[in-house]
Amino acid sequence: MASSNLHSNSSEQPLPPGALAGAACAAEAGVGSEAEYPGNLFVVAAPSGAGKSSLVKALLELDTRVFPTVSHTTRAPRGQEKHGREYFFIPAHEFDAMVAADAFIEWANVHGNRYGTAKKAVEDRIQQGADVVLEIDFQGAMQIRNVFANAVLIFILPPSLEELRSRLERRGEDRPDVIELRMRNASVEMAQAGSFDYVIINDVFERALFDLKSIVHAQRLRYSAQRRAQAQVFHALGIQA
Ligand SMILES: Nc1ncnc2c1ncn2[C@@H]1O[C@H](COP(=O)(O)OP(=O)(O)OP(=O)(O)O)[C@@H](O)[C@H]1O
Ligand SMILES: Nc1nc2c(ncn2[C@@H]2O[C@H](COP(=O)(O)O)[C@@H](O)[C@H]2O)c(=O)[nH]1
Repeated sequence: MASSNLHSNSSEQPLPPGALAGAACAAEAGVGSEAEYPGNLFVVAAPSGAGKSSLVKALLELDTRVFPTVSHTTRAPRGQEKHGREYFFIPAHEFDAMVAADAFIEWANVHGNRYGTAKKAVEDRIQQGADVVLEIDFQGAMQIRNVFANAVLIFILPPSLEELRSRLERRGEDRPDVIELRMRNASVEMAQAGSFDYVIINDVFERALFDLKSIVHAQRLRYSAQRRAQAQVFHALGIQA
């Protein structure tokens, strides 16, 4: 388990133009085939402030069959954030050790800090057939796709850049220079939306939440999922395949 030593968040950095290509790819290690993981893996990405944490939190309150994961990060905690709840806040050397031990399914540099999803946070649950949601950046989402071809990639867009900025300001968690950086990075991130399966525009919150719930529900109605969940019905109806 990660220690609670905190790494100070000295300077956040812009995403380099080739951030995706340059991202370390834990996916190269490979963590198993789709057939071994009957649960659904939902990946939610968005520029900072678009509202992905708020939407995922609301989804989890409504749907107890979806499980979140807690990522590791070298970022310092914000005001009320707690180690082990929002993130495992770990120093850089511990993050390095986890990378060296191949402990991440994916990890990336985001806004000058490193963030990663531990393999153990995902694999056991999906193996047991549970649904898991990851709230990660687009670089991580692309790595996940390399490992889990059937992962469902969802991108959240804000209704406008002005609203994005105003949400970051209203949230009141980040310094003005950090907000500027996140706004600059937002364009790079939003340019990746075309690589995702679904796009939700988070304008009216309840509408966006309905969209997110619909995607989760539709995934559970896919033939392969129904075939597994309703095996007896299929058998009784004489459907073999
Ligand atoms: N539809 C919405 N309308 C108005 N405000 C919203 C909406 N959705 C989220 N917000 C607010 O916008 C702010 C940013 O939301 P949130 O923290 O969920 O974003 P995020 O995408 O998870 O950001 P980060 O990547 O930095 O964690 C919060 O104050 C949240 O309450
Ligand atoms: N690739 C990953 N990105 C992650 C992970 N956990 C969070 N994130 C993303 O980082 C930014 C910034 O988050 P913040 O909490 O500092 O505002 C945001 O886009 C997150 O989605 C992860 O495990 N891997």
